Formats: sequence, structure tokens, C-alpha cells
Amino acid sequence: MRGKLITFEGIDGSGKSTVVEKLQKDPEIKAFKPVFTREPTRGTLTGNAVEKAIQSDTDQLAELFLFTADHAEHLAKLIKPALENGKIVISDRYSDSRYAYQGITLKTRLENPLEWIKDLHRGWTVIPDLTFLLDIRPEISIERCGKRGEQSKFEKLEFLRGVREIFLKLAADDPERFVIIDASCFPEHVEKEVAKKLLEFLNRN
Ligand SMILES: Nc1ncnc2c1ncn2[C@@H]1O[C@H](COP(=O)(O)OP(=O)(O)O)[C@@H](O)[C@H]1O
Ligand SMILES: Cc1cn([C@H]2C[C@H](O)[C@@H](COP(=O)(O)OP(=O)(O)O)O2)c(=O)[nH]c1=O
Repeated sequence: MRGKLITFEGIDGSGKSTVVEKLQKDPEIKAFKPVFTREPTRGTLTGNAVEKAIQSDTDQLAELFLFTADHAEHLAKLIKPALENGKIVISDRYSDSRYAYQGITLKTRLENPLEWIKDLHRGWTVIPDLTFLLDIRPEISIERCGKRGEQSKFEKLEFLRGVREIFLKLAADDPERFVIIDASCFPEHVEKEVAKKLLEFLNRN
């Protein structure tokens, strides 16, 4: 039987890594032996290229192709083999990040970047079975990022407002796949909410 693919999405500082880290330690979740992964991938040729691109002034279209190449590598080497082995795969960011972030970076370059980027993925990507969208106002997430001490070129208020809007549109267009979580609550609350919904899904499938 094919496994299940679960993804976490949200703007920078929405708390994805924090909640995924907690899930890795949750005994009830651990019982399902999930494979935890992320995009951009780490320590790979394509992941390293992406890392360099997002730390520099790389052309936005080139950046899209680098993220997409990393996705292809991620699918081929990890996601598809794991799913074929019946595993539960949990990814911190996935294709919706491309639709939302590059949907904004390319808005002056392409007529309808969101649809164009979705088309680019069509026919070879794997659509997640369940996606948690950690939704938060960028004013709050940027403040959190400041405390974390990292600075990504994407951590800008206006930019993240646009990214959040696309995430919410993607969720509204596909309510069967998306679960929207209020990520402005205390971390314990966010984790409890996610774990509850995730266990419901895993026990049902
Ligand atoms: N629910 C929360 N309330 C307050 N701070 C949080 C919450 N979740 C995460 N944080 C903090 O916010 C920062 C960004 O969280 P992180 O999980 O790294 O976000 P992401 O992976 O989505 O970029 C971290 O310093 C983290 O400790
Ligand atoms: C996967 C992906 C990430 N990104 C962006 C989101 C982040 O700002 C940055 C790096 O991702 P990540 O390391 O997950 O950042 P964070 O922990 O702050 O959420 O790359 C894209 O623009 N497109 C993509 O396809």
C-alpha cells in the first residue's frame, strides 16, 4: 500500500520547525514510524545550491528552477521510495512554498505566476495527502524571526503579506487537503492542535 505524505507550510517564523520537532518526540506519533524531511533539502547538491541562492541576489526565475530541481531530487531520492514502502512522510515545507513564495517573487515577470508554477509541477510531483498551514500575521512572525536571529531575504513585511495571501488562497481552493492552524497561539496549544488532527488522520487512513 502507498504511504501518506503530510506537509507543513506557512510563512517564515510561523513555527513549522518548532512543531515538527515536537512531533518527532511525541510517542503516539512515533508509533507510526514517520520519516521526517524538509524542503529545501539539507546537505544535497541541489539543497546547497538553493541555500546559496537565497543568501544572494539570484535571479528570481533561476531561483524558482533551483527550488524545483531540489524538489525533483527530494521526490526521487526520498519521498517516492518512502511512499512506495508504505511509509508516512512528514515534510517541513513542500511545493506550496514554491507556489506562494515564487508566486510573489515572479509577479512582475509572469502574467499569472501561481498557475505557471503549478503547471511546472504538473505530471511529476506528488500531491500531499494532508497539509497543515500554520497561519499567522507577518507582523508577529517577523518579530519571532528577529528573536531567532536569522535573516532571510524573504523576511519582509509586505512580501510575507503576499505569501500569506497565496497560502490562504491555496487552502481555500483545496479544503479537503488543508488544515489551517492558528499559529499565533502558545507553542503548546499549536502542537496539541496539530497532533490531534494528525492522529485523527493517521488513525483513519
Ligand atoms: N507558538 C509560538 N509562540 C511564540 N514563539 C514561537 C512559537 N512557535 C515558534 N516560536 C519561536 O519563533 C521562532 C520561529 O519559529 P520556527 O519554528 O523556527 O519557525 P519556522 O520554521 O516556521 O520558520 C523561533 O524562535 C521559535 O522558538
Ligand atoms: C521550499 C521553498 C522555500 N522557500 C523559502 C522560504 C524561506 O524563506 C526560505 C528557506 O526555507 P526554510 O529554511 O524552511 O526557512 P524557515 O525555517 O525560515 O521557514 O526559502 C521558497 O521561497 N520557495 C520554496 O520552494
